[in-house]
Amino acid sequence: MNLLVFYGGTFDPVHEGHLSIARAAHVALRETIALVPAADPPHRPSPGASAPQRADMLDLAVAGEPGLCVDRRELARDAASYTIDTLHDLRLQHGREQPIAWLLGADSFRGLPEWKRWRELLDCCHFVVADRAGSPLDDRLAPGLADALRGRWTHRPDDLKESPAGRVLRLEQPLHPASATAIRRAIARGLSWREDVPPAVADYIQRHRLYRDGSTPDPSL
Ligand SMILES: Nc1ncnc2c1ncn2[C@@H]1O[C@H](COP(=O)(O)OP(=O)(O)OP(=O)(O)O)[C@@H](O)[C@H]1O
Ligand SMILES: O=C(O)c1ccc[n+]([C@@H]2O[C@H](COP(=O)([O-])O)[C@@H](O)[C@H]2O)c1
Repeated sequence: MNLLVFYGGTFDPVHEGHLSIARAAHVALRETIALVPAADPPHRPSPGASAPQRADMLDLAVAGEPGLCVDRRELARDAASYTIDTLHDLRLQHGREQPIAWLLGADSFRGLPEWKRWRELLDCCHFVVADRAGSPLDDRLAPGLADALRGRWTHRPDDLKESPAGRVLRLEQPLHPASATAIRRAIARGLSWREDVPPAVADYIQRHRLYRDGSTPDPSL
């Protein structure tokens, strides 16, 4: 069966690190990767760009990338963007038997026990975990997480197509150091940052004067 793959993030802004793991997942899984911008991301301060602006930047970033697309479903919900709610929405749309995977970086994955109803999430989708510098997956996972993951790890992408949910695939792609915090900080300080985002996204950031002073966005934009 085919596998639906969703990659959630704040994408404030989308950068080359995001794109490199989305491309690596597209190649490893041979599926389209849908990038899902969080409207109101839980567990972090308000983003520097509005949700529609972050989604627009994603549209620019995936243009000309055959294996990537943007899914705006979290922008349509008038509530915090909890992943469990998004997955329930996806299950309503695609049914209980459809293999579904959630792609995320190792730093997010290590924090999974802080997510809403995280144990339920492990049986609601597969996880594809991308290596990220500074976030080891081999050791020192929270004990509850390490226990919950026993028997779920796989290195075989096809395992994710053989059941609707429950496996965890480690994506061992080349590490990319980009971080949205570093990009926002560089813009605010007048340092160089354009090389870490696609040119069309860099132009958008400049045209909309984003991230210059750390102010919160106009929610109507
Ligand atoms: N360079 C990277 N390598 C691997 N994973 C990444 C990288 N950058 C982001 N991710 C992952 O992408 C997802 C979305 O990340 P997010 O939008 O928060 O970007 P970020 O660069 O971590 O942003 P911020 O610095 O604002 O926290 C997360 O699961 C995160 O772990
Ligand atoms: O559901 C949760 O409780 C939850 C907690 C933290 C993060 N998430 C999701 O994880 C993805 C990455 O989040 P972030 O903050 O690293 O951009 C994004 O889709 C978030 O909505 C989800």
